Amino acid sequence: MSTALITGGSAGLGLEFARQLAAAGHDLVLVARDAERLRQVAEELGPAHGVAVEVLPADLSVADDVARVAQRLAVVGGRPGEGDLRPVGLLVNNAGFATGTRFAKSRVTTERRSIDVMVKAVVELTHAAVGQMLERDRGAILNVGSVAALTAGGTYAAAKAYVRTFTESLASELRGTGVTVTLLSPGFTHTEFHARAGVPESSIAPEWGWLNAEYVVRTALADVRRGVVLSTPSARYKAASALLRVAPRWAVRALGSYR
Ligand SMILES: NC(=O)C1=CN([C@@H]2O[C@H](COP(=O)(O)OP(=O)(O)OC[C@H]3O[C@@H](n4cnc5c(N)ncnc54)[C@H](OP(=O)(O)O)[C@@H]3O)[C@@H](O)[C@H]2O)C=CC1
Ligand SMILES: CC(=O)[C@H](N)C(=O)O
Repeated sequence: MSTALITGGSAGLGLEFARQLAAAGHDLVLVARDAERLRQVAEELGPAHGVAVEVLPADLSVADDVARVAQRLAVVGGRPGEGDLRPVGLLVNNAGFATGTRFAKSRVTTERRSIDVMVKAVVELTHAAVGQMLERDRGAILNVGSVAALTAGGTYAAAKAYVRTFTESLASELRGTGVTVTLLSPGFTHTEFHARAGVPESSIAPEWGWLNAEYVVRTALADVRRGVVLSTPSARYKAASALLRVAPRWAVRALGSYR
Protein backbone atom coordinates (compact mmCIF):
# COMPACT_ATOMS: atom_id res chain seq x y z
CA MET A 1 0.00 0.00 0.00
CA SER A 2 1.20 3.59 -0.58
CA THR A 3 2.35 6.03 2.09
CA ALA A 4 0.00 8.82 3.20
CA LEU A 5 1.23 12.14 4.58
CA ILE A 6 -1.37 13.83 6.80
CA THR A 7 -1.04 17.36 8.15
CA GLY A 8 -2.85 17.95 11.42
CA GLY A 9 -2.51 14.25 12.25
CA SER A 10 -2.49 14.77 16.02
CA ALA A 11 -6.22 15.43 16.52
CA GLY A 12 -9.65 15.64 14.95
CA LEU A 13 -10.12 14.75 11.30
CA GLY A 14 -6.39 14.29 10.78
CA LEU A 15 -6.19 11.71 13.54
CA GLU A 16 -9.19 9.94 12.04
CA PHE A 17 -7.52 9.96 8.61
CA ALA A 18 -4.47 8.37 10.25
CA ARG A 19 -6.58 5.67 11.91
CA GLN A 20 -8.56 4.76 8.81
CA LEU A 21 -5.56 4.83 6.48
CA ALA A 22 -3.45 2.73 8.86
CA ALA A 23 -6.29 0.24 9.19
CA ALA A 24 -6.31 0.03 5.38
CA GLY A 25 -2.58 -0.82 5.46
CA HIS A 26 -1.05 2.53 4.53
CA ASP A 27 2.24 3.65 6.01
CA LEU A 28 1.91 7.14 7.44
CA VAL A 29 3.83 10.38 7.76
CA LEU A 30 2.17 12.50 10.46
CA VAL A 31 2.68 16.27 10.62
CA ALA A 32 1.57 18.61 13.43
CA ARG A 33 3.14 20.81 16.11
CA ASP A 34 2.50 18.50 19.07
CA ALA A 35 5.31 15.96 18.76
CA GLU A 36 4.24 14.02 21.87
CA ARG A 37 0.69 13.49 20.59
CA LEU A 38 2.10 12.45 17.22
CA ARG A 39 4.35 9.90 18.93
CA GLN A 40 1.36 8.56 20.84
CA VAL A 41 -0.57 8.15 17.60
CA ALA A 42 2.41 6.36 16.04
CA GLU A 43 2.66 4.01 19.04
CA GLU A 44 -1.09 3.30 18.76
CA LEU A 45 -1.30 2.70 15.02
CA GLY A 46 2.05 1.19 14.00
CA PRO A 47 1.86 -2.05 16.02
CA ALA A 48 -1.93 -2.30 15.74
CA HIS A 49 -1.92 -2.33 11.93
CA GLY A 50 1.62 -3.39 11.09
CA VAL A 51 2.39 -0.15 9.30
CA ALA A 52 5.33 2.26 9.46
CA VAL A 53 4.45 5.62 11.02
CA GLU A 54 6.89 8.50 10.59
CA VAL A 55 6.47 11.45 12.97
CA LEU A 56 7.36 14.80 11.40
CA PRO A 57 6.73 17.60 13.93
CA ALA A 58 6.27 20.91 12.12
CA ASP A 59 4.53 24.23 12.59
CA LEU A 60 3.01 24.96 9.17
CA SER A 61 3.05 28.70 9.91
CA VAL A 62 6.88 28.52 9.91
CA ALA A 63 8.44 28.61 6.44
CA ASP A 64 11.42 26.40 7.33
CA ASP A 65 9.10 23.76 8.80
CA VAL A 66 6.94 23.79 5.69
CA ALA A 67 10.10 23.38 3.60
CA ARG A 68 11.07 20.28 5.62
CA VAL A 69 7.67 18.72 5.02
CA ALA A 70 7.85 19.65 1.33
CA GLN A 71 11.23 17.95 1.14
CA ARG A 72 9.67 14.72 2.48
CA LEU A 73 6.87 15.02 -0.07
CA ALA A 74 9.36 15.44 -2.92
CA VAL A 75 10.91 12.00 -2.28
CA VAL A 76 10.54 9.86 -5.41
CA GLY A 77 12.20 6.79 -3.91
CA GLY A 78 15.55 5.16 -4.61
CA ARG A 79 17.32 8.44 -5.35
CA PRO A 80 20.73 9.30 -3.80
CA GLY A 81 20.20 10.74 -0.33
CA GLU A 82 16.64 9.42 -0.03
CA GLY A 83 17.74 6.33 1.92
CA ASP A 84 14.86 3.90 2.33
CA LEU A 85 12.19 6.61 2.36
CA ARG A 86 9.18 5.65 0.26
CA PRO A 87 7.35 8.19 -1.90
CA VAL A 88 4.12 9.67 -0.55
CA GLY A 89 1.18 8.40 -2.60
CA LEU A 90 -1.54 10.38 -0.77
CA LEU A 91 -1.18 13.91 0.61
CA VAL A 92 -3.91 15.03 3.00
CA ASN A 93 -3.67 18.81 3.54
CA ASN A 94 -5.84 18.89 6.64
CA ALA A 95 -4.27 21.19 9.29
CA GLY A 96 -6.35 24.22 10.10
CA PHE A 97 -7.91 26.35 12.79
CA ALA A 98 -10.39 29.16 13.36
CA THR A 99 -9.15 32.57 14.46
CA GLY A 100 -12.17 32.64 16.79
CA THR A 101 -12.68 36.40 16.66
CA ARG A 102 -14.09 38.95 14.24
CA PHE A 103 -11.50 40.47 11.94
CA ALA A 104 -11.45 43.93 13.48
CA LYS A 105 -10.79 42.40 16.91
CA SER A 106 -8.29 39.84 15.70
CA ARG A 107 -4.51 40.12 16.01
CA VAL A 108 -2.99 40.53 12.57
CA THR A 109 -0.38 37.91 13.49
CA THR A 110 -3.21 35.41 13.99
CA GLU A 111 -4.70 36.32 10.60
CA ARG A 112 -1.28 35.89 8.99
CA ARG A 113 -0.81 32.50 10.68
CA SER A 114 -4.24 31.42 9.44
CA ILE A 115 -3.23 32.17 5.85
CA ASP A 116 0.20 30.60 6.37
CA VAL A 117 -1.30 27.29 7.52
CA MET A 118 -4.49 27.02 5.43
CA VAL A 119 -3.31 28.65 2.20
CA LYS A 120 0.46 29.03 1.83
CA ALA A 121 1.36 25.65 3.31
CA VAL A 122 -1.36 23.93 1.26
CA VAL A 123 0.04 25.44 -1.93
CA GLU A 124 3.69 24.63 -1.11
CA LEU A 125 3.01 21.06 0.02
CA THR A 126 0.71 20.40 -2.93
CA HIS A 127 3.39 21.69 -5.32
CA ALA A 128 6.00 19.38 -3.81
CA ALA A 129 3.66 16.39 -3.99
CA VAL A 130 2.47 17.05 -7.54
CA GLY A 131 6.07 17.11 -8.82
CA GLN A 132 6.95 13.63 -7.59
CA MET A 133 3.51 12.17 -8.27
CA LEU A 134 3.61 13.30 -11.92
CA GLU A 135 7.12 11.86 -12.22
CA ARG A 136 5.71 8.51 -11.04
CA ASP A 137 2.41 9.17 -12.85
CA ARG A 138 0.40 8.18 -9.82
CA GLY A 139 -0.80 9.73 -6.56
CA ALA A 140 -3.68 11.54 -4.89
CA ILE A 141 -4.06 14.86 -3.15
CA LEU A 142 -6.87 15.57 -0.70
CA ASN A 143 -7.25 19.20 0.41
CA VAL A 144 -9.55 19.86 3.33
CA GLY A 145 -11.69 22.93 2.71
CA SER A 146 -15.06 23.62 4.25
CA VAL A 147 -18.68 24.36 3.42
CA ALA A 148 -17.76 27.72 4.99
CA ALA A 149 -15.89 28.49 1.74
CA LEU A 150 -19.29 29.22 0.22
CA THR A 151 -20.18 31.72 2.94
CA ALA A 152 -18.87 35.16 3.89
CA GLY A 153 -17.78 33.82 7.26
CA GLY A 154 -14.65 35.85 7.87
CA THR A 155 -11.04 35.26 6.88
CA TYR A 156 -11.40 31.56 7.70
CA ALA A 157 -14.04 31.24 4.96
CA ALA A 158 -11.85 33.32 2.65
CA ALA A 159 -8.93 30.93 3.19
CA LYS A 160 -11.16 27.95 2.49
CA ALA A 161 -12.50 29.67 -0.63
CA TYR A 162 -8.91 29.92 -1.88
CA VAL A 163 -8.40 26.20 -1.21
CA ARG A 164 -11.65 25.41 -3.03
CA THR A 165 -10.73 27.32 -6.19
CA PHE A 166 -7.10 26.18 -6.08
CA THR A 167 -8.10 22.52 -5.72
CA GLU A 168 -10.71 22.57 -8.48
CA SER A 169 -8.25 24.31 -10.78
CA LEU A 170 -5.54 21.75 -10.07
CA ALA A 171 -7.99 18.90 -10.62
CA SER A 172 -8.70 20.30 -14.08
CA GLU A 173 -5.01 20.78 -14.83
CA LEU A 174 -4.15 17.20 -13.86
CA ARG A 175 -7.14 15.56 -15.55
CA GLY A 176 -5.91 12.65 -17.65
CA THR A 177 -2.77 12.10 -15.56
CA GLY A 178 -2.33 9.45 -12.92
CA VAL A 179 -2.70 12.07 -10.19
CA THR A 180 -6.13 12.83 -8.71
CA VAL A 181 -7.12 15.88 -6.68
CA THR A 182 -10.04 16.03 -4.27
CA LEU A 183 -11.52 18.85 -2.18
CA LEU A 184 -13.17 17.76 1.06
CA SER A 185 -15.80 20.25 2.25
CA PRO A 186 -17.09 19.17 5.66
CA GLY A 187 -19.88 20.86 7.55
CA PHE A 188 -19.74 21.21 11.32
CA THR A 189 -17.92 18.15 12.66
CA HIS A 190 -17.20 17.08 16.24
CA THR A 191 -13.45 17.55 16.71
CA GLU A 192 -11.24 19.84 18.81
CA PHE A 193 -11.69 22.62 16.28
CA HIS A 194 -14.27 24.73 18.12
CA ALA A 195 -12.89 24.14 21.60
CA ARG A 196 -9.51 25.36 20.35
CA ALA A 197 -11.25 28.49 19.03
CA GLY A 198 -13.02 29.00 22.35
CA VAL A 199 -16.45 28.59 20.75
CA PRO A 200 -18.87 26.13 22.42
CA GLU A 201 -20.26 23.72 19.82
CA SER A 202 -23.72 24.11 21.35
CA SER A 203 -23.66 27.82 20.49
CA ILE A 204 -23.13 27.14 16.77
CA ALA A 205 -25.70 24.60 15.64
CA PRO A 206 -28.13 22.00 17.05
CA GLU A 207 -26.88 18.41 17.20
CA TRP A 208 -28.64 17.48 13.93
CA GLY A 209 -26.34 20.00 12.25
CA TRP A 210 -23.24 18.08 13.29
CA LEU A 211 -21.28 15.25 11.68
CA ASN A 212 -18.85 12.81 13.25
CA ALA A 213 -15.24 12.56 12.14
CA GLU A 214 -15.42 8.84 11.35
CA TYR A 215 -18.19 9.39 8.80
CA VAL A 216 -16.55 12.47 7.24
CA VAL A 217 -13.22 10.68 6.77
CA ARG A 218 -14.77 7.45 5.52
CA THR A 219 -16.74 9.42 2.93
CA ALA A 220 -13.72 11.48 1.92
CA LEU A 221 -11.48 8.44 1.41
CA ALA A 222 -14.15 6.66 -0.62
CA ASP A 223 -14.38 9.74 -2.84
CA VAL A 224 -10.59 9.92 -3.19
CA ARG A 225 -10.53 6.27 -4.28
CA ARG A 226 -13.15 7.10 -6.92
CA GLY A 227 -11.26 10.17 -8.11
CA VAL A 228 -14.13 12.48 -7.15
CA VAL A 229 -13.14 16.16 -7.21
CA LEU A 230 -15.74 17.58 -4.80
CA SER A 231 -16.42 15.56 -1.65
CA THR A 232 -19.14 17.02 0.60
CA PRO A 233 -20.15 14.45 3.22
CA SER A 234 -23.88 14.12 3.97
CA ALA A 235 -27.01 14.98 2.04
CA ARG A 236 -27.76 17.89 4.34
CA TYR A 237 -24.44 19.59 3.62
CA LYS A 238 -24.69 18.79 -0.08
CA ALA A 239 -28.07 20.54 -0.03
CA ALA A 240 -26.71 23.43 2.05
CA SER A 241 -23.84 23.87 -0.42
CA ALA A 242 -26.21 23.85 -3.40
CA LEU A 243 -28.34 26.50 -1.73
CA LEU A 244 -25.31 28.65 -0.87
CA ARG A 245 -24.17 28.55 -4.49
CA VAL A 246 -27.47 30.02 -5.75
CA ALA A 247 -28.51 32.15 -2.78
CA PRO A 248 -28.55 35.93 -3.24
CA ARG A 249 -25.34 37.45 -1.98
CA TRP A 250 -27.08 39.52 0.71
CA ALA A 251 -28.31 36.22 2.23
CA VAL A 252 -24.83 34.70 2.06
CA ARG A 253 -23.39 37.78 3.73
CA ALA A 254 -26.05 37.63 6.45
CA LEU A 255 -25.19 33.95 7.07
CA GLY A 256 -21.51 34.84 7.26
CA SER A 257 -22.16 36.86 10.39
CA TYR A 258 -23.04 33.68 12.28
CA ARG A 259 -19.55 33.51 13.86
N1 LIG B 1 -14.44 20.58 12.70
C1 LIG B 1 -15.20 21.23 11.81
O1 LIG B 1 -16.36 21.62 12.09
C2 LIG B 1 -14.66 21.52 10.45
C3 LIG B 1 -13.30 21.47 10.19
N2 LIG B 1 -12.86 21.76 8.93
C4 LIG B 1 -11.43 21.71 8.61
O2 LIG B 1 -10.93 20.41 8.93
C5 LIG B 1 -9.51 20.50 9.16
C6 LIG B 1 -9.16 19.74 10.42
O3 LIG B 1 -9.73 20.43 11.52
P1 LIG B 1 -10.32 19.64 12.78
O4 LIG B 1 -9.83 18.26 12.77
O5 LIG B 1 -11.78 19.90 12.84
O6 LIG B 1 -9.64 20.49 13.95
P2 LIG B 1 -8.79 20.04 15.22
O7 LIG B 1 -8.57 21.30 15.99
O8 LIG B 1 -9.40 18.86 15.87
O9 LIG B 1 -7.37 19.57 14.59
C7 LIG B 1 -6.57 20.53 13.96
C8 LIG B 1 -5.25 19.87 13.59
O10 LIG B 1 -4.46 20.84 12.89
C9 LIG B 1 -3.17 20.90 13.50
N3 LIG B 1 -2.61 22.24 13.39
C10 LIG B 1 -3.17 23.41 13.81
N4 LIG B 1 -2.32 24.43 13.59
C11 LIG B 1 -1.19 23.89 13.05
C12 LIG B 1 0.05 24.42 12.62
N5 LIG B 1 0.34 25.72 12.76
N6 LIG B 1 0.97 23.59 12.10
C13 LIG B 1 0.69 22.26 11.99
N7 LIG B 1 -0.45 21.69 12.36
C14 LIG B 1 -1.38 22.51 12.91
C15 LIG B 1 -3.40 20.51 14.96
O11 LIG B 1 -2.23 19.94 15.52
P3 LIG B 1 -1.23 20.70 16.51
O12 LIG B 1 -2.04 21.58 17.43
O13 LIG B 1 -0.54 19.56 17.19
O14 LIG B 1 -0.30 21.48 15.63
C16 LIG B 1 -4.46 19.42 14.81
O15 LIG B 1 -3.85 18.18 14.54
C17 LIG B 1 -9.20 22.00 9.22
O16 LIG B 1 -8.62 22.41 7.99
C18 LIG B 1 -10.57 22.65 9.39
O17 LIG B 1 -10.60 23.96 8.84
C19 LIG B 1 -13.72 22.07 7.89
C20 LIG B 1 -15.05 22.10 8.12
C21 LIG B 1 -15.62 21.83 9.41
C1 LIG C 1 -17.68 24.73 9.18
C2 LIG C 1 -16.27 25.07 9.46
O1 LIG C 1 -15.40 24.99 8.63
C3 LIG C 1 -15.87 25.49 10.77
N1 LIG C 1 -15.86 24.39 11.67
C4 LIG C 1 -16.73 26.62 11.24
O2 LIG C 1 -17.13 26.60 12.42
O3 LIG C 1 -16.98 27.51 10.43
